[in-house]
Amino acid sequence: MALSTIAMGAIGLAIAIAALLVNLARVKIDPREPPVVHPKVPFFGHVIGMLTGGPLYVKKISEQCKHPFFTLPMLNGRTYVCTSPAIAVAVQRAASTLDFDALIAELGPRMVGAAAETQHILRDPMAKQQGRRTMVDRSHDIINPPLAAHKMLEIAQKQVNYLSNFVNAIQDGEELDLFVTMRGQMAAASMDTFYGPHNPFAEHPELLDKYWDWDDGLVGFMVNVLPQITARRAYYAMQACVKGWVEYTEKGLHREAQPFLQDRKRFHEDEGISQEEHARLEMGITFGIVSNASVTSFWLVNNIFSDPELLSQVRDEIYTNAFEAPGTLSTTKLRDACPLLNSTWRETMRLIAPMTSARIVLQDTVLSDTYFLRKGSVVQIAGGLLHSDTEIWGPDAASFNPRRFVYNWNGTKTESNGRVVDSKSNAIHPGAFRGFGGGTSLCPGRHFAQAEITSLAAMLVLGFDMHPMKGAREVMWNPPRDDKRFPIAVTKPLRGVPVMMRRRNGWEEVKLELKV
Ligand code: HEM
Repeated sequence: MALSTIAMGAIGLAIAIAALLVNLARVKIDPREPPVVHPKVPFFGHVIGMLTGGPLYVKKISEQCKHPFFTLPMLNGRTYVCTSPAIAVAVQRAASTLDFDALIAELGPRMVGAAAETQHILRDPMAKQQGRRTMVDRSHDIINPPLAAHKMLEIAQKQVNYLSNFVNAIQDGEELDLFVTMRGQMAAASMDTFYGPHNPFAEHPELLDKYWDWDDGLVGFMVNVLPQITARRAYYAMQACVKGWVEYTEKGLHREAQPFLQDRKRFHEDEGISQEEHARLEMGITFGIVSNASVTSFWLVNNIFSDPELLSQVRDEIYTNAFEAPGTLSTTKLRDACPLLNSTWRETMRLIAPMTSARIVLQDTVLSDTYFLRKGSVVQIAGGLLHSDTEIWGPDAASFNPRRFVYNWNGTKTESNGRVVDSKSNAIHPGAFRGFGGGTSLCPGRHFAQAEITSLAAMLVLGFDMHPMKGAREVMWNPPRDDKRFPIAVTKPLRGVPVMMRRRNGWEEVKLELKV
């Protein structure tokens, strides 16, 4: 009896100590912070959940929490997750204290495996004190202006020329994997356009595969724990690509790149960044230029061709509205006079580009007079949750509805019967669509992306039908999405889509051109 009393006492004490430790381990939260969701495993629970479950983990938590803004304690800090368009816009507006550049300075070097010294140069911790703008901040002045809608025309023309050469060379009866081909051609075109005909991937075509190896393994690579072992494929792929970039600059081939990329190289030199480190940073920019647009092109083409009724309507729309002269399509008309094509593109992005934008809290901030956000924390705008919310998009939020953006660039909430009815009250909040981020980190390449992606799709839609490969009974459209992966970029398919390309009746000899 006495023994069991002691045992009970000991167990009780152990539980009390454990509870105390768990409590101590909990990050101290101000009551004005967004509601807290504690992890089951203190410190690491949410980190492990995010790494293993990606966006699906955050979704699960959000469903449990049922609040549009919540706090996830992680390690000895916290991440605030925002799932409401209005709060997303408030986060974007508070750019003076909720900062994107600081995050780029942290994550950019990780993404490309840059040296500590480069990281230090990018962080530029004394900049504010010394009244200087950081290097990341100044780099926007180089990259963003040439990509503005009215400035990028020449670059876009180069890109669509490359793409039309590709489409015009497709043989009747040619068999290809749609994903591999779309991704490969778009990447090759972008490299040629931005870095010139002797870019590293053109000089060493095997590097294009290496590039995708790195891109596929990026999350593990960024974790950066013995990447030679834990992210082996991505690590060695990056090494190979860096070698190619260094050779490219040593031979002076970078003089064929777009002028703003040459300026960027000089800028790096002036800031004391070595040739090899510059090569790594170019992989980061290549990621922005190549990865999202390539994968989006595949999904857009898949989504149009997999739906015969939609294919026929998009064809009619382009045929009727987008020709400037016989055989010459206008990218301006594709943008301004083809609402169904553009709606299909935006809807494609809603489903496969659930981008998470993040900000670092530079100093304690009270957002919208309500939420206290602590210095040093991270704020995430959870694109995946915003893009799949039935309260925002309507009951069919989980499915593909190509007409969702026909009336409104930001989208229209569907009625209970799934119809898209044009009315002011159905207009979707501008902060809900996250495909290109928003605020200070709004993608500067979005105009270029629209021109290249819709142009490539339009040429294929007009010129071709897609049939099953020889021996196959049907085309296996709509491959499952790799939804578990953390959304650094557009979601990839888990398998390819093999198709046989057939030139359409009456279009056998037509060579399409595009005019920007
Ligand atoms: C469908 C294609 C594209 C998608 C979905 C996309 C998406 C995005 C997103 C979400 C961001 C913001 C990142 C953040 O908030 O964390 C971003 C930034 C950026 N994008 Fe795009 N992008 C696309 C195409 C392009 C293209 C074609 C270019 C260049 C020609 C480009 C260049 C950039 C650059 C340079 C940034 C960094 C901006 C900065 O540091 O402030 N993007 N993109």
